[in-house]
Amino acid sequence: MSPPVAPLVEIFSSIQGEGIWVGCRQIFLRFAGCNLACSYCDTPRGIPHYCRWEARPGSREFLLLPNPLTAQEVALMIRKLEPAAHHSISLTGGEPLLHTSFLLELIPLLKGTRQGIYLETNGTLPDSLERILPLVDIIAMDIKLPGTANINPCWQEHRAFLKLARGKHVFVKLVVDEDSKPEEIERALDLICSVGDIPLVIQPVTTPEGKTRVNPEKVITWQSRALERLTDVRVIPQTHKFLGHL
Ligand SMILES: C[S@@+](CC[C@H](N)C(=O)[O-])C[C@H]1O[C@@H](n2cnc3c(N)ncnc32)[C@H](O)[C@@H]1O
Ligand SMILES: Nc1nc2[nH]cc(C(=O)O)c2c(=O)[nH]1
Ligand code: SF4
Ligand SMILES: [Mg+2]
Repeated sequence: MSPPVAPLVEIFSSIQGEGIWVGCRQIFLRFAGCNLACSYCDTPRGIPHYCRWEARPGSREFLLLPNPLTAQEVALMIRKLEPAAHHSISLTGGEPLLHTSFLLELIPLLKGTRQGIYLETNGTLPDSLERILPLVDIIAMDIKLPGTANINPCWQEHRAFLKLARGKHVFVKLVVDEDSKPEEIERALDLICSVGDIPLVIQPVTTPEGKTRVNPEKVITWQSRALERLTDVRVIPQTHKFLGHL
């Protein structure tokens, strides 16, 4: 039987630009494909807008699709990026949990980072998470606001997902915009609080140029409301966009 392969878009060493581990040095594995189509997405189907189909100097190596790679090939490429000098390996996309058979094969080969495996996910595939849960260390999960992302509500999937994830180092990201609905933010807070006192990052929609559109007064109000119910609530835009798409 041939080994599982996965369509990877890019493998690169960079600075984590989002969430509670912002600023940490990570190796990023970006998988192609996604089960959602968020209106604000800067990486639709896993293809970043800056992606050019040729390798370019520096730490990034763009991999031509559709030549999917085996786990052994990916592990070899990661070893060349010195995992020991990195906080963790971020599995991102697109939606990495669309590739769980490949991840089951790959993750045991990815040794050597300081804090292990960081899963960046849209929090809508609890069954897939369950398959790889013992292999991941940190989970950055989105709770998608239907009106902001312009997608169908995923509240049930998010709840099941967060209940599974709460045994790990997990935090929730809530991407907000100028027109985010307070009732949807309340619904997200209800969901988080029903599972536990889980760290929350409010992440304004950020343009490729690193600009945000949301009214700061609104963000302050949303954070204050969240702080009435949760201990750790931070507002962090995508910082890597200020740094020039690292
Ligand atoms: C590209 S997604 C990949 C992982 C997974 N599909 C998800 O949505 O969590 C990584 C993170 O970038 C966020 N994101 C994507 N486009 C964004 C934008 N324009 N502004 C702010 N956050 C964005 C997502 O919400 C998610 O937290
Ligand atoms: N520097 C940097 N930080 C990130 N944090 C989450 C990212 C993602 O696209 O998953 C990302 C990314 O694409 N680049
Ligand atoms: S789930 Fe993530 S990768 Fe997929 S469209 Fe939404 S933000 Fe983009
Ligand atoms: Mg990104």
